[in-house]
Amino acid sequence: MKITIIGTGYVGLVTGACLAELGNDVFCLDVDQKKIDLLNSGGIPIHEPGLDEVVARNRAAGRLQFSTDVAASVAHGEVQFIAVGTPPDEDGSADLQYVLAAARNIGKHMTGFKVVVDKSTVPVGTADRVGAALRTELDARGERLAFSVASNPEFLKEGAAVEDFMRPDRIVIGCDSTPEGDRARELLRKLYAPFNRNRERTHWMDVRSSEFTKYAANAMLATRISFMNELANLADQVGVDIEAVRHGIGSDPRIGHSFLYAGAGYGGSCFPKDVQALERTARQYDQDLLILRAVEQVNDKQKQVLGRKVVKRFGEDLSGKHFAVWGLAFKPNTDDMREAPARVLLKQLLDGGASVAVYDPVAMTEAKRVLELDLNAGELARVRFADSPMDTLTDAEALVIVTEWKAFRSPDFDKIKAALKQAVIFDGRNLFEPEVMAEAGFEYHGIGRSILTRD
Ligand SMILES: NC(=O)c1ccc[n+]([C@@H]2O[C@H](COP(=O)([O-])OP(=O)(O)OC[C@H]3O[C@@H](n4cnc5c(N)ncnc54)[C@H](O)[C@@H]3O)[C@@H](O)[C@H]2O)c1
Ligand SMILES: O=c1ccn([C@@H]2O[C@H](COP(=O)(O)OP(=O)(O)O[C@H]3O[C@H](CO)[C@@H](O)[C@H](O)[C@H]3O)[C@@H](O)[C@H]2O)c(=O)[nH]1
Repeated sequence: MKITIIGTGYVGLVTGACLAELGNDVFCLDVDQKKIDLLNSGGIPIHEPGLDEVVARNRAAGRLQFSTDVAASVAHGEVQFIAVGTPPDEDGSADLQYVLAAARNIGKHMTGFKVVVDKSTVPVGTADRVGAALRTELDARGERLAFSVASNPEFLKEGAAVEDFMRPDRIVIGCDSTPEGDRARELLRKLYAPFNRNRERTHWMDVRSSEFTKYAANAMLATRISFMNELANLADQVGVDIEAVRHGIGSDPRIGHSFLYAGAGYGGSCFPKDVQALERTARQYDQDLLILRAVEQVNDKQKQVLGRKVVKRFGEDLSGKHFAVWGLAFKPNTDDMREAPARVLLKQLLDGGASVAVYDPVAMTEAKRVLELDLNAGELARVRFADSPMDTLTDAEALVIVTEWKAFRSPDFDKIKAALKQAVIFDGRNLFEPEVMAEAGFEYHGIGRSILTRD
């Protein structure tokens, strides 16, 4: 099938590459000439395991092309996926300017029936706005061409995007009940048929319910994390191990084990913005989503917990003190620094007067870029970008771990102890066992794990 993907970011590139892998003829459009040039020269703008091979294979097979040519992109696909960004507006609502610009481009150039699929995360009612924007352009051209706007939110996780796309838990598709909507449903049924071979994974619904499902999923996951983080902070005070509690409750199938890890708070491009956007939608209807408001507040506080533990241990005035920081990306297997808890931690340490040496297996370049925005020159001068995890440790009072990269899970503790000024570890992702760390001679501060050393 001929497919166009508008927006070649995380979602657009993964969707385009994976649909090409299934044999479709995919045209990826972006307004960012640099990104398109990079892709056309064989580069990949993001770090995503396995993506480079899928892109290379399908480019070579002629099934995947990248371009900034809007007219050609509209001409190419009967199905046009919109996968552009929907960043938070000043008031927290989703900024739809890129989605609507994409819709207008389709309306300006289409010459026959199109199925427009909103893959971006968009608030309830967006499909109507996309349809209206497209219709306005058609009217301006005096055209009465048929089209349908469907919703097909994306549930992939960064760092596992290709795997998630190729083996989805579920596919959610919302189509309307007009004849055009029926046509859209048939095309999308065909397109997604390979994913439904062993069992039906597609949940068919109306457009608005589909749009809402995406927010409900992210809000539920963010709620679980904030819930556990809040309990972990209490666990720290009452001498309880939150990891034991996680196992204890997770084995109840009604609760399940996933997304119950206490830590340094959730980050990324999705949970923070989507929780906010859902709250914003509710406020437009005079509803206050109390739970989600608390989820957000708890998370903002949680991002400061690691820094607070450091201050509690080493004092408010950290000047002259040096710390080693492992992990900068908002989670492992990505170089994404959006809303990363490490940014809050670094600001806290530097505000206190400390200097830091930081290391991340893949996010160093991206970290340099965002820290130049976050920090002033004086603060930036106190950050050293190290070459390896071990290279961060010299003269450090303590090691602070923010991201649970696999490479950090089995370090040489003797070497760490020898390099650090004091054998102190603050573990924002609960990578290690407090008893094992105590035996190894470390003062260990996890999140909600103060059974041995009460914080
Ligand atoms: N990143 C994720 O893990 C993820 C997962 C599921 C859903 N989503 C949602 O998917 C959407 C896209 O997110 P992303 O992370 O891929 O964003 P991104 O910022 O990585 O990519 C968006 C791309 O769209 C391009 N663009 C903007 N306007 C355009 C236009 N008019 N025409 C063509 N290209 C245009 C930008 O240049 C950029 O390359 C968002 O709504 C997001 O919430 C993201
Ligand atoms: O038990 C957990 C699980 C995750 N996190 C944190 O939560 C954040 C988000 O993690 P994750 O959900 O794995 O990453 P994303 O790539 O942001 O993916 C989420 O957001 C995407 C965009 O909407 C959705 O498509 C995915 O389904 C949804 O998981 C990260 O900071 C994690 O460290 C925790 O603190 N504890």
